[in-house]
Amino acid sequence: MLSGKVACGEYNIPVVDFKLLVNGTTDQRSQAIRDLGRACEDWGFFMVINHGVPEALKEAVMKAFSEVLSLPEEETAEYLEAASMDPIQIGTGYYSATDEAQHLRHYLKMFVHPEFHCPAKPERLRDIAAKFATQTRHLMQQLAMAISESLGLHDGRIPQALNLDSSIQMLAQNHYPEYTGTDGVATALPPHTDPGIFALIFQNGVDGLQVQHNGQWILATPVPGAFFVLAGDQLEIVTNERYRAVIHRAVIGHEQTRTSVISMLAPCPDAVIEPVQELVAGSRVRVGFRGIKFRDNIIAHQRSNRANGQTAKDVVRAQDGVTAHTEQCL
Ligand SMILES: O=C(O)CCC(=O)C(=O)O
Ligand SMILES: [Fe+2]
Repeated sequence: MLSGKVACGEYNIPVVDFKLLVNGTTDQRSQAIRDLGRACEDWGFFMVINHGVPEALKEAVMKAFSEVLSLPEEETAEYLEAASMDPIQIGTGYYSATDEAQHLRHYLKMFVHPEFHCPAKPERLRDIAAKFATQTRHLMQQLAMAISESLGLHDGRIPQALNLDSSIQMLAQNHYPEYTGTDGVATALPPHTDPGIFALIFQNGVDGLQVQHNGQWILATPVPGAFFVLAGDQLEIVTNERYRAVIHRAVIGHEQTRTSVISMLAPCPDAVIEPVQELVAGSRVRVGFRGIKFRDNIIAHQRSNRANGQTAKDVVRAQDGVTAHTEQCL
């Protein structure tokens, strides 16, 4: 069952024009940087257009991933029941095998950077996934530089604080089967924030991603060709909560299957990510993280796997004791 009011059309999801961000005139660039900053501050979510990743490549990735998910079980047995940091994973539900919503999502995840992992079949997948990984990684790296600028920092500051040179990248595909329950719509992925830095998402033309904004659930409908960009926990930590990780969920309904493809960037598991000093100095509050290893954030993420509105950050805070780390910096 679905909870929470959903608003559509009432809010305009922010759009960032990547072409203007990198190649615009000085005025256009400044405006695009401002748009980016506002989107990260108000939503933690936006669409990026004119990003340069060809439609044909996106379609090819989605198709090849779908083929992996339709292979007979004996051909993918080694990827089933994999642990969260295993290089290739196929599974159902959110994370846990006892998840009530198990039948509502079928997923493939693969780590593609710094080492590239990929199922052997279909053969063409390796090439397609490698190209898609490189292009989307480049896009996210440039977004991280622009984010530095939007915060008034020099353009390498946020990438440096996130250890972006040693970052890990994961590609994933979610397949949501059609939902035939009598209540019409169901939550296939419970509310959560992503544990990484950013995720780029595109879908097969069927909506179902909802983001929380001003306490309301907003159904995300893309402008043609756009990627959704979701800010994750690490961006929130490094910016001392100036920019927010977006709480989101996936719903299914309307008797249509939905497929989404994700490219996600995260710090290397042993990097300790903490707020950038320049952003702590001028701020009233230092966020509730002393600096947390990304590996520990992933573990917290898995513990937040119930549809209870709890995010990985809440779990980390609960473990550490909220008051111990939420310091007033007056
Ligand atoms: O399928 C979607 O649109 C969202 C997927 C998602 O949030 C995730 O895999 O973390
Ligand atoms: Fe997510």
